[in-house]
Amino acid sequence: MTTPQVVVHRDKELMAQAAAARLITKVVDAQAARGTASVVLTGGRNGNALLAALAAAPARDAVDWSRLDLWWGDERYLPAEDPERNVTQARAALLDAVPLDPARVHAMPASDGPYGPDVDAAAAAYAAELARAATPEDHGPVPCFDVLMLGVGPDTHVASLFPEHPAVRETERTVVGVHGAPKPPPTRVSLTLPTIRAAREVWLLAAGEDKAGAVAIALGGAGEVQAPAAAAYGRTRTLWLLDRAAAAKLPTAMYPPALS
Ligand SMILES: O=C1O[C@H](COP(=O)(O)O)[C@@H](O)[C@H](O)[C@H]1O
Repeated sequence: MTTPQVVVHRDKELMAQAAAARLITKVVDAQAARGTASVVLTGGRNGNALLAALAAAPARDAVDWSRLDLWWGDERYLPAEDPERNVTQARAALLDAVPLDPARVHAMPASDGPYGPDVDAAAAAYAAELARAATPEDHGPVPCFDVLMLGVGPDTHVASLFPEHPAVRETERTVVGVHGAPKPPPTRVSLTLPTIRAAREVWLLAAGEDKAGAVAIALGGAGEVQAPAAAAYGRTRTLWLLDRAAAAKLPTAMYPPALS
């Protein structure tokens, strides 16, 4: 387990821009080192804001978009073009504006796709896709993603792993179907905690006062079943990217002051 590092930005706009800049650097460095890069995207307000900031950043042209694999941490199990799907929102924010290789855009299945209403079959198919992408160097059933991003919900959920829900207890499967999620829509697909922890770096994003309680609980030593965000960490780095409002209930000793 890597010790969480906390970075607090002045507001959510600056946080999104700084996180986008950080992601560009990370992807460029990974491509220089290994030829390709892999990033797991998150849905939600902060994930989408980061993608929009990335789309607006001139430095986005430093990324070789054709050598980037994109995965998702979770998906709302809805029809393919539904505006509430995380992939639909990511396409609008960034993906339609950059020259990605479509074969490297690994969207999670949709409810009007080959698995129909069977979300567990859809989850198994995504697990198989991850397994095909894993190499011997990954030493496991999923790739060692360069960066895996997670929005933190006001209830401490990450991906579609909700407090006290069966999916958060999963230790064997890499991807699960989620039934009866407390946040709509109730049916979802999610990476599990072991898959999240396979990433080199895990970045947790939270902005706004409605996230302050969740941030304080997760970083205050809560258990993973009660606070899934507390259990999301990367192999080499776990980074919490916050704005001041989301950090408001943290002891200030946990982070250096924001520069601006
Ligand atoms: O439903 C979801 O919510 C979370 C958090 O979203 P936010 O808008 O409260 O930041 C998100 O991380 C997840 O991917 C998404 O499916």
